[in-house]
Amino acid sequence: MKILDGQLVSQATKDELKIKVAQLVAEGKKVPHLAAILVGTNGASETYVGSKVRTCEEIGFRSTLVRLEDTISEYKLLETIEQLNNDMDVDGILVQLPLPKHISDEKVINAIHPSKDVDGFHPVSVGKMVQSLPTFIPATPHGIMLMLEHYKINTKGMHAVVIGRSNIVGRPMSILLSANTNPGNCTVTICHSATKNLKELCLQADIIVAALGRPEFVTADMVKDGAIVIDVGITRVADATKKRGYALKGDVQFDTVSPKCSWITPVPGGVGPMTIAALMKNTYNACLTKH
Ligand SMILES: Nc1nc(=O)c2c([nH]1)NC[C@@H]1CN(c3ccc(C(=O)N[C@@H](CCC(=O)O)C(=O)O)cc3)C=[N+]21
Repeated sequence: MKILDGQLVSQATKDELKIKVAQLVAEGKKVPHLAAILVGTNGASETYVGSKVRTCEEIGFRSTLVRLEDTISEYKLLETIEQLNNDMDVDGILVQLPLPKHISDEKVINAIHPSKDVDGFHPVSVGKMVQSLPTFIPATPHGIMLMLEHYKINTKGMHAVVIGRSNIVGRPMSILLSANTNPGNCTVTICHSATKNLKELCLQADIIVAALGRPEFVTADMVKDGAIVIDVGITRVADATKKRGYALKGDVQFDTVSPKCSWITPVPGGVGPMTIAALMKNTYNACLTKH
């Protein structure tokens, strides 16, 4: 069993970007600028946005964090996005999800100009991704592809089973893995809450991507010997023995599953850090395309 080390690959990706930013500076060019909007005070969202902003600083990007009260009107949020759309210095705009219930995710995502849609959630970006055209790829699936690429894992012809059909992970992951690329070229099965024979399908998988958000859902009896297991889950589970009062649990029962795998991602230190690295890559590309 070998570990797909998200911390390590993320660091390598950030180091590359750091050098590229230094080159931009040396040429007197503008550095990439990410604007993140955080609505409310969800603990996990605070952590993620905080580490996105910190990463920007680390590699020499500009960043702007816009904090809004969770009582903010949808209209005000849309107005804030419009201002960032029109701000020539801002290259990428990210609205951290989830949003409060009175705000429509769809309206917010649609309001971001596709040229600044570094999350890749806008319908224009999604449409291009489906057609394998150059575009912003959502950060989590993008990060997973970067990790497979880094370890030179040849996925051609493999059967990939993706558990979860969300717009931000499962669905785009299934599209990327089935594309005529390397990594890619997989035969993909996408599973969800209405799937009847999930265990049988998982047992046929050369690659399992667990992205359903249920801690330790994937157990050893569901995994074929030699499979590659990618764990996208990251749930905070109360644990008094931990400093922060919670432990992070993936969607995979790591201790029992890992001995069967050829490769597996840990939680934390797997997909999470790669998500951030991929977002930084998207932001760099947004800047290059525009200037
Ligand atoms: N508009 C938007 N874009 C996103 O990309 C987005 C989002 N909304 N909403 C929530 C999810 C989740 N997400 C993560 C980012 C970093 C870690 C990460 O760094 N995880 C660390 C641990 C972090 C911790 O200690 O909690 C790790 O796995 O090692 C995890 C998850 C981005 N998301």
